Amino acid sequence: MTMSKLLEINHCRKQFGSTEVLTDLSISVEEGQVLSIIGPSGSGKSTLLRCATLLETMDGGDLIYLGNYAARDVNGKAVYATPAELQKIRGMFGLVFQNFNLFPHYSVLKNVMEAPMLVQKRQEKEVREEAMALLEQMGLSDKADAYPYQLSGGQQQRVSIARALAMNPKILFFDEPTSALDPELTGEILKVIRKLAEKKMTMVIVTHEMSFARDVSDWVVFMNGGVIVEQGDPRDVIDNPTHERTIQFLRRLQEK
Ligand SMILES: Nc1ncnc2c1ncn2[C@@H]1O[C@H](COP(=O)(O)OP(=O)(O)OP(=O)(O)O)[C@@H](O)[C@H]1O
Repeated sequence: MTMSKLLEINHCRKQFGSTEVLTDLSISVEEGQVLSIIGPSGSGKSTLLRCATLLETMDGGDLIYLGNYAARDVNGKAVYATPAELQKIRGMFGLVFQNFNLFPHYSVLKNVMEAPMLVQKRQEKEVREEAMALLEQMGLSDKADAYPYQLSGGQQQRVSIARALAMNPKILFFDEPTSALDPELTGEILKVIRKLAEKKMTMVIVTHEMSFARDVSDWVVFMNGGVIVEQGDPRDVIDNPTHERTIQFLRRLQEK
């Protein structure tokens, strides 16, 4: 395996009760790459992201960050690394949720500073300077002392992106980052993600925004029923899909 491979998921299986939600699913993400995951509701996109970010455990398969195994498949069962090893791996990725998940009782600045100080035990002065720089990058310098409820959804989502970046992750995951936002606020978030892509931030994005996915991604994965039906360059998968399921899905989105 080359070291430029940042994330590798091999033969991931996940069940809830007797329902298999992910079936033998494999993806890999190179450093600097943007991978978008598209597909109908219930196809398993969020579950895949939650498995990748250790919020759910896989039943089978490997989960590998930069050659470090978070889980290793042993006879068809995913065996997880020790808590200490998982802690190290958690430091390699950031996650931006659909519903922002900010701490409501903390100011914007404190939301961004909390994890670097508490988890990484870094110095307050340095963390504050970096947090302010990130807020500036997100166009939120004047909101440092505001509370989440005083912000628009788009501003809250930009805070949560700043919060994820404050941990200096090697890879950033987005789970439908604009689906809780009005169309006019969606654009501002997509712009921020585009800028991160220009800076070669490695990202995995679950999205229903097809034109965005087409522009920003190096690779697109179309999921249906817990499996990857089609994947490839966005110009192939989104503009010229070959699989009947992909064609139907994209047609249905256009009709909406
Ligand atoms: N905690 C859970 N317990 C039981 N079933 C679950 C759980 N989480 C997800 N599922 C089921 O797993 C399947 C995949 O769900 P998932 O949320 O991953 O799909 P999705 O592609 O992200 O959908 P959406 O686009 O609507 O968010 C669905 O059938 C869902 O009902």
